[in-house]
Amino acid sequence: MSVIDIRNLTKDYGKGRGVFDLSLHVDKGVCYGFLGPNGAGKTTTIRHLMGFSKPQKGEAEIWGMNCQKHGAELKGMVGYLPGEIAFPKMMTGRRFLEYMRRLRRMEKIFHRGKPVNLGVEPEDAGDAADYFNRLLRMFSLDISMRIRDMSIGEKRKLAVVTAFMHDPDVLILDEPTSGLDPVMQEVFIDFIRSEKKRGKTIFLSSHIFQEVDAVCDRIAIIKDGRIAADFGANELKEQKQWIYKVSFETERDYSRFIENDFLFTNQDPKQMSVRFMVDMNGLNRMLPILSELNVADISEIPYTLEDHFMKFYRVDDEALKEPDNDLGISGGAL
Ligand SMILES: Nc1ncnc2c1ncn2[C@@H]1O[C@H](COP(=O)(O)OP(=O)(O)OP(=O)(O)O)[C@@H](O)[C@H]1O
Repeated sequence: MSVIDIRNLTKDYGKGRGVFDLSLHVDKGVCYGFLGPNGAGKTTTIRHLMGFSKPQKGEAEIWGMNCQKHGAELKGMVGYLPGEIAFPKMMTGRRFLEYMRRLRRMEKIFHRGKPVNLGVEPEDAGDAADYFNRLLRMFSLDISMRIRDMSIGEKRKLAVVTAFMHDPDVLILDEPTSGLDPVMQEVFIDFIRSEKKRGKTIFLSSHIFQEVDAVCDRIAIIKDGRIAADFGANELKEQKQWIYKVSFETERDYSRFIENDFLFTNQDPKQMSVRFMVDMNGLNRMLPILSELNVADISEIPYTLEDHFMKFYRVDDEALKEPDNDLGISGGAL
């Protein structure tokens, strides 16, 4: 059963910016990764799902409800983690969460008709309060602090708790781990895994390969506002694709090899080495070429989500370049 449905969504901001004829669906219980670099259209898509933007064409639906028409209802039912959040700075974390609870008319966090004191664990607090207090403990969040005094990471953790506090069945998360330190990123990933086991449907935009790889069942690659690929995480493992790293004895051998039409992800003239991607055809082409050259070293590298992504984003794409990384990707992120 499809929980999230986007059909032919178009929002054209001009100069090729926006999203164009974008369609996708997310089945119940699936964690769907929406992967793309800065400016690809991730937030624009999410803003339509949250009913903040009106499409020029097409529609977005959650549980069959139009996200525009039923925006107010859906906002109370869905857990939304925005990429950026403007907090009321003078409030404490606790007051902000109370405010959000009222805004969502969150009955779940009430117990026996009385509101549960957020952040405190009364003996008979019930499941909803347990869940909420577990969130605070898990993310080591001190909600007695004023938001003004919180670090970037603490504000981000507050945003995470805000998205999850009402234990919603559907979560829309825009680059959820940005601003979290590596330990908290791990905590978050473990938490998403446990939420998946509880049957939640999760739409997660990201530019971090490891994060998407670790939790997503289905992955879409978004490029210039369009879906470039939409595949199951298992399908990726079954891809008949290989990555080779080859270094040559001489500059002449190196130069002769790079004249060939392979999908190079790195060319290093100093080291006289290359990294490239081949399918079965490419593999058959590669072997006789290499046999004519003086190869110093050859190794096969596992084909990853990052490599799959690079098939859709050219390696010479300026937007993806970083000087210190052979794929133009720093720390596994776009
Ligand atoms: N309100 C707007 N008016 C004009 N252009 C916009 C508007 N909102 C977004 N854009 C443009 O649309 C494109 C897609 O933006 P979007 O925020 O969806 O990208 P993104 O994939 O979320 O990027 P990031 O990873 O940087 O958050 C960008 O080029 C952006 O400048």
